[in-house]
Amino acid sequence: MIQSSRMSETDPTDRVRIGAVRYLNSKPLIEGLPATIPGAELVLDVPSRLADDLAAGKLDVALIPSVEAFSDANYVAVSDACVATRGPVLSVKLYSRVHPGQIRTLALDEGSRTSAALVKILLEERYGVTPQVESLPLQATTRDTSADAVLLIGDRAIHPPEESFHTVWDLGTEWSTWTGLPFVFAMWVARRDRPGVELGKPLGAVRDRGLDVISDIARREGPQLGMSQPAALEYLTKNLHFHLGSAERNGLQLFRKLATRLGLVPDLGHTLFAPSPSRIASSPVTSAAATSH
Ligand SMILES: C=C(O[C@@H]1C=C(C(=O)O)C=C[C@H]1O)C(=O)O
Repeated sequence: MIQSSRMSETDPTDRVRIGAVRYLNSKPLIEGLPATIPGAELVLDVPSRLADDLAAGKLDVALIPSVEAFSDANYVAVSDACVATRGPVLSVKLYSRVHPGQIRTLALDEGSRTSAALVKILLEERYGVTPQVESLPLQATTRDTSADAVLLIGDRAIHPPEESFHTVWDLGTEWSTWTGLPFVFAMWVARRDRPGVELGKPLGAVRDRGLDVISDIARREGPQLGMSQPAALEYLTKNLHFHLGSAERNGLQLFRKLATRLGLVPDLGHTLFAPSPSRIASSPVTSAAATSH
């Protein structure tokens, strides 16, 4: 298996090209992938670029921001492995210099798509606020922007900035207390008619193996991010979970409905989950089937 941080624009081989998020939150989903899917090329990147590379056909299957799965009628969720939370997520934070109802300008982490949509939904639905947005580059800090509020995701969002803020939101907490549902940040997506669509089972097996060795992952990865092994383990086992079940589908369904209503995603109405019981066991999620809250 070949691992690279960015893939070449034109890959002449026919290896299956798998893209995964490079943050700590996704390590359990790729641990042991080389042994389970030999011959695959694994590309690690930030979520927004994975979405763009899957859309451009540079990847066959990728762990993309969940909101991106709504944007192409050919996309299908291939596995019940995902990155989700039922409460505080720790690594998706809104740092606001003003009361949320007064946010006029919002800097969005360049690596994010899902959380960028989620924060817009929370501000619009709860405060009637539609801020002007700007992109916060990957290497930038909150001090590099004068925006009223700043969204950070991933490894760099785990440690609080040195600045103090009027309000700090953990977006996992905000979503779950507002809706009572889990939130799915990322999931494995492929095109219905492409080879990656067959990888659901192996990707689920990779996740199961990752969960078996999750304390080893925390020990190996935590210190590289300035986290103790217990802190990294708590993040991976208490803040996050990695199974997309019926409650997660309900959370996705509501997220899709809200994002569609705000015009953040097109109203394609495609079924995200293939009916195959070997992949995902219960009923499909479509925007037509979405229930209101
Ligand atoms: C929990 C997280 O979920 C991530 C957030 C994403 C987004 O906002 O688009 C996409 C993929 C996930 O890796 C995180 O990055 O901290």
